[in-house]
Amino acid sequence: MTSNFKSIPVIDLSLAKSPLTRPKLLQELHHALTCIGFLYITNHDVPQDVISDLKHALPKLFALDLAEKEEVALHNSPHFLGYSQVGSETTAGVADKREKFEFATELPDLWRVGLPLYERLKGPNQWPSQNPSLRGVIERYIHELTNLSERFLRLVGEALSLNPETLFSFLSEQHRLKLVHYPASDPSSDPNIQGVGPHKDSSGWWTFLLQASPPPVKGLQALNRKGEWIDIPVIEDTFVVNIGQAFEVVTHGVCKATTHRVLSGPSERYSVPFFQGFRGSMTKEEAIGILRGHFDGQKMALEASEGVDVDSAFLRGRYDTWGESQLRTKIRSHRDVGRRFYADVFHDYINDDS
Ligand SMILES: O=C(O)CCC(=O)C(=O)O
Ligand SMILES: [Fe+2]
Repeated sequence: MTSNFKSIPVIDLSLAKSPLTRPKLLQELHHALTCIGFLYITNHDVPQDVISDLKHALPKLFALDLAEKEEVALHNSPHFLGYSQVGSETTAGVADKREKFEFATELPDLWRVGLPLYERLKGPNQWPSQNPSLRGVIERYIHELTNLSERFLRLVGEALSLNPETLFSFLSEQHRLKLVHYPASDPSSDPNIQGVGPHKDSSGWWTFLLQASPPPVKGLQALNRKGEWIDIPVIEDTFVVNIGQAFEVVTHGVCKATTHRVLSGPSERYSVPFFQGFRGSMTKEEAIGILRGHFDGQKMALEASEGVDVDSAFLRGRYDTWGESQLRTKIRSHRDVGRRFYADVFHDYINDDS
C-alpha cells in the first residue's frame, strides 16, 4: 500500500553487517517496501571512484555535437541501445524534456530466426568514438550496480521472509542503464515543464538511481496516496531505490511500484537510473504463480482494507511472456526501430491496444 508518506526513508545498509543491527534494517526495509515503494540507501559499498568517474563523464558526453551523438543513435540499434534526443519520448501523452544514452550489460547478439523475438533486445552497446574512455567507466559502473542490486535483493528477500534464491530466479542477465540529461528551463516559464512525466518503472524489477547533479538541483518527485507530489532531493552518497512494476506483479501488489516524475528546473540536471532486468521468458502464470502461496494471506488483509489492484500492462496485455510485453512497449515508443528491425510484428504491436 502506498501510504501518505511525506518523505522518503534513508536505509543504512551497513546495519546488515552486525546481527545486533540487522533486524532494525529489515524492519525499516519492510516498511519502505510495503508502504512507500521508494527509499534511499546509504553505506552501499559502491566504490567512490566508480561513481565520481561516471559523474565526471556526463557533462563531456552530453557536450558532444549532434553528429557525434547521432553516430550512436538508438534508432540504429535493434537492442534499443544508444542516444535519443530531447522530445523523442513521450510520457503520459506529453513530450519529455530530456536527452539520454541507453546502455546495458554488454552481451553478444545471439538472436537468430526461430528464437523468441524479445531475445533480440540483448546485444552490444554503441560506444561514441569521440569519447574512448567512456566504455571502461560505464562497464565498471554496471558491474558494481549489478552487485549492489543483488546484495539488495537478498535483503529484500529476508525482509519479506522469502528465500532470496527464489527472487534471483526472476532475474535477467541483461540490466539496463540510462544516462539522462535534463536541460535547464527558463525560470520565467511554466514551473511544471515535464522532464519525464508521471510513470511507474515498467522496464525492470528494481531501479537504482544516481542523482548525479549536486544539491540544490532537484526535480524528482514521488506521488503519495493522497495525490501529493513529495520531493526526493539529492542526498550525497546515496542511491534512490524504487520498485518496478514486475516486482509489484510478483508480490501480488503487496509491494507497489510508486508513480514518480521529474520536473524540469532552472538548472540542468543529470541522473542515471540502473534498471535491474527481469527475465524475458517469464510467463504471466509463472510471475503470479511462484509466490502466490506466500502472498495470499497478506493480499487478503490488504483487500479487506483498501483493495489490491495490481497495475500491470503485462497482466492486462495479450502477450504471454514478459519479454514480448517489453518488446511491444519499446516498439511503441521507438517506432522507427520497430519498423526497421521488427517488421513482422510491428503492425500488430502498434495496432493492438490491449
Ligand atoms: O531522472 C530521474 O531522477 C528519474 C528518471 C526516471 O524516473 C526514469 O527514467 O524512469
Ligand atoms: Fe522512473
